[in-house]
Amino acid sequence: STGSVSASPESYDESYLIPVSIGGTTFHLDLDTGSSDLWVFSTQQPASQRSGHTAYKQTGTKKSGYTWNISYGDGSGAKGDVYVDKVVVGGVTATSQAVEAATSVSSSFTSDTDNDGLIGAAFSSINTVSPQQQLTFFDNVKNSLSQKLFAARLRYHTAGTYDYGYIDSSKYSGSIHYVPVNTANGFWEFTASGVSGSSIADTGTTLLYIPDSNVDAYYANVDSASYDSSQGGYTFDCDESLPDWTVTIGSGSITVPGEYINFAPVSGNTCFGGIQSSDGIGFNIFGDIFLKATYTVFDQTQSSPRLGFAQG
Ligand SMILES: O=C(CCCl)NNC1=[NH+]CCN1
Repeated sequence: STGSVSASPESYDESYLIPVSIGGTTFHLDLDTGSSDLWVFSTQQPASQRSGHTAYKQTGTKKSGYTWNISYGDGSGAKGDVYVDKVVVGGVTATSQAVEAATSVSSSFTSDTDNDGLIGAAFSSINTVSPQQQLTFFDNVKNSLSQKLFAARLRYHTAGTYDYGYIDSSKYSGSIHYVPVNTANGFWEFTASGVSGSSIADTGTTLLYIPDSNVDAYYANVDSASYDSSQGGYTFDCDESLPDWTVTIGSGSITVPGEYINFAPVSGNTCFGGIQSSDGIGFNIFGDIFLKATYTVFDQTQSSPRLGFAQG
């Protein structure tokens, strides 16, 4: 089988949401290659916590005694219990998917009423369900796909797609360049030339986080840029035209247009940069600011997983 689903940006491309059918109800979830839990808002939460969200009303079978509790890199988190239900994404069906129903979520999820939860697409080794880890949607369906892969085409300020089971050559230029993936930490982790340390491809992270030295070198070419500790990153005048940022990954190079690196206004005519420091995280995060310049293939067709990057 193959399928494709729209990925619609929230304001300023803060995240990209896909429609997911769970037990016959449609939820709008953040497809997150940086985590491995599929969780949704549920009627088990206080009404005030789930106001404005589509909430799961246990259509599936409860997995008694199973719980989950997740924390994300941005400090947000959620927890709850577990059901098994039918999940459909872009026409691709998992008949018995672990659906993690929230009993509590952190404030940033409650306040984002466009988002009804997350569908994790990192490796199942970091799924948080206890006492028995559960499989991601991709792991549950990959054997049924024409090719064991999915591909992300996120776009700047407009809807993109996630393709399942096939590569759509109309969505990129040039060729796809593949690099090996280290799965030891459960992420789609790879090495990028000219960017020290390990990097992860993470659709669930908004910005592009790279080492201080690379960040400083980039903003040295932006006249009005400075590090603003009160904002927690580099800011600049919103009217400045920004340089492109190019990186070599394997035998290919990807260019992020400067326009994409103006993330959002933070106050008045001051804007927050899409490139920020990864110092202190432990690895670099190639989030949406980068991914929206690419067609990225999350590929398990070989004996070892690999990532493919092409210019979008
Ligand atoms: O948590 C991370 C970073 C992994 Cl190192 N990405 N995924 C995500 N989902 C919601 C916020 N961030």
